[in-house]
Amino acid sequence: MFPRYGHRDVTRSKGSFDTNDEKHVKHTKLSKVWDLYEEREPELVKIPFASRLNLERYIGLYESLPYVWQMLKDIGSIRACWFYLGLYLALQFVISLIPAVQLWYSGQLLAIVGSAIENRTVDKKLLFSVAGSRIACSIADLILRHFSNLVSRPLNRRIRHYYTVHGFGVLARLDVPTYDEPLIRQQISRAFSVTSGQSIVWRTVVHCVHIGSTAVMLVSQLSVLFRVLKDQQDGPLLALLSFLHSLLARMGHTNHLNSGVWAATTRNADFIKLSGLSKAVNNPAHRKEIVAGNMGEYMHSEYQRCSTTLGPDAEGFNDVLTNFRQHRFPNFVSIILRPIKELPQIVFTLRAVQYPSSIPLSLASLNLITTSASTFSATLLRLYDQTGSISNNFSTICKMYEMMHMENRIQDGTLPYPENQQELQMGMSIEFINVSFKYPESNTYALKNVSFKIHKGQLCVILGQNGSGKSTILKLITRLYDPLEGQILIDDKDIKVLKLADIRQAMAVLFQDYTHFPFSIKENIALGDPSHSSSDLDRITQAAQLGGASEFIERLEDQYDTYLDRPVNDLYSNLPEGTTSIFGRAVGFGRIRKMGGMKSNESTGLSGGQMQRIALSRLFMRSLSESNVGLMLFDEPSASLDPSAEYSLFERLQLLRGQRTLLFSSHRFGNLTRNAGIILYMHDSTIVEKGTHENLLNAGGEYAKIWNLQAKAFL
Ligand SMILES: Nc1ncnc2c1ncn2[C@@H]1O[C@H](COP(=O)(O)OP(=O)(O)OP(=O)(O)O)[C@@H](O)[C@H]1O
Repeated sequence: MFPRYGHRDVTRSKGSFDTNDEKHVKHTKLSKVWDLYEEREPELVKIPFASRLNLERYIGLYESLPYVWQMLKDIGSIRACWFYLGLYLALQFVISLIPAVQLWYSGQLLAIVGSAIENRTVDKKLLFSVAGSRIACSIADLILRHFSNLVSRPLNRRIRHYYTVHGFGVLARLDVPTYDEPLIRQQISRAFSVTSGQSIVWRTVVHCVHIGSTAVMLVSQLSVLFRVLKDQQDGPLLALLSFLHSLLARMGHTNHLNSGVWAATTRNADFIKLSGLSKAVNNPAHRKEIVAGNMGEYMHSEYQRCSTTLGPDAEGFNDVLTNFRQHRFPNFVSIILRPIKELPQIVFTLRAVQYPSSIPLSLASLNLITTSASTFSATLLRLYDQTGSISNNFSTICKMYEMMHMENRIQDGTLPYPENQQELQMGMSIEFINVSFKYPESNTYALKNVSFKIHKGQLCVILGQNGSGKSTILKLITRLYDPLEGQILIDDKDIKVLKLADIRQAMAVLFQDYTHFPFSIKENIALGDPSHSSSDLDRITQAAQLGGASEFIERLEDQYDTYLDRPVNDLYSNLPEGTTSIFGRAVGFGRIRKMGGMKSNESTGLSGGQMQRIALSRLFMRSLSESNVGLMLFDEPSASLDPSAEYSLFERLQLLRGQRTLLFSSHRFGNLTRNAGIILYMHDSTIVEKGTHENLLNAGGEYAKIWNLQAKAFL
């Protein structure tokens, strides 16, 4: 049966361990900077030599098999791969038989030597044909490998394309708490990453095929060797001794980093600072502040200081690990194995002393045995190494399939919303009943015992200081997170029973930390309502007018097709502008840029307010369909807007909203609060005052105090 993915919590299943539990966690200090923690499986701790025998690796391999089988079935379902896959497998099979055929011809040469010793004549015709066949084998090997390489490229591309689309699907559907988990993001990028053009799936396929062909190689070589040597004096004894070494050689090696659960960390303040400085100077987003703030020199001296303190220890984890492994002294088993390697020669010499007449033939067979033993040994080591890396590949494949079916942290509801689409035009009601909430990994309450009700069609304004919990309320209404305690009702129904896609479709939100996507302005606005395509330019311009963005967009060179930040950068040769070429000419790309229609600046310099107007247009895009949206949420919508833009936004909203419920989070007191049906005044994660503007003024609390202060300022 296929494993229970989807129900398994990828991050919590084993993987979370207590770093103080010394029995089950091995701690290694790799360098001044890096600490490595490896989990010892409790079951394996009880088995002697479990780590030496790499049991964990084999158990992991076994557990991954259903996923690998699924992967093979998926690859089998890509019709475009069939031809190439068949050809690739056939070529690999033939290639893996070649060493055995070569060995067979070596045996033939040995027989020729044998008969030459016995009869004192050589069958030249046979000798030439055998030697010719051996050479033909080598050439055939070269040609077949070339074809196999050729075939593997289109196959790799097709498989990569299939899984890249799947990987994108996984990333696109993750919710906020799941995506916020750094471990999950790391696993996704590992599972779907493409290194040197090869996806993990392709690397696994190649590994599997290599393991199969290595096995074919070993079996075919062994059977040929057995047939060749069975009549040779000392042959079986010498073969046994030669192969013994290659069979045992791997026992001395242990893979230091187990394939199970491990984590590496650094607490070295200098290294952390060094990495931060390095990131800061390489990220274009910081350039303006580095230059304007005159930070360059300070950063350089800090970098130098940290770098000097750390010395050669300022290395990434992988380099440190490699270094650590290389410095370990060869272990006892590998020292014992050395003499075994010399045994065949010693045995041969002793036998030669005993039976001098057998020397020439024994010499030839010793040569044959030692050569084939060394190829055999190399093949066997390769097989061993392949099973090592295949166990890592398999576990990544396992994670990849688990992630494809991983459930989001926020569970979906089952009840469609709204029951009647027309009702949405009358707005939505929202009720919080004793809601408390902490962000994942945070110990402090972002909301504490919050209760309020916003009626259908009401205008609600949430006020409060920075960090008082205003945005958190909006995030809970959109179900980006679920409350820790308490209940949220939408139209008197628990938000958790309603279908997530439906409630999100019924709301339009503008977050305080809205972002712009690396698409054209047209697509950025169209995304507000994914159900309407970006080709509906009339709708998009209408939304841009409502958002107050149409005027400046139309002034841009590419208008609605302008990219805010181009996702694909133009590439230039290695000569930076401002330097000189080898002939002393100043390097300039102007002419080339002009011909290629390239721009010297790849991001469009829009102001913060203009960016916000595009975000508002995106929100209006959704609200254009009258019956679609019942609630509009604005988190500090006028933060970057000038007063006139703010005023006209409010006017447009009043016109557009009809009966819809409106919810604003804001710092400003004024037009908005005076018109609000309900004001929630927050302080330190709780609602301290609630009511209309008049109610709160009459109550003479904090709201009244700040209102009066503001009023005085304008007198
Ligand atoms: N992603 C997060 N992870 C952990 N804590 C968070 C996160 N987002 C907000 N908080 C914390 O939750 C509390 C409430 O934050 P929230 O963003 O709701 O405040 P706010 O009233 O909207 O503030 P502002 O007026 O500055 O936007 C703050 O103490 C904040 O530090």
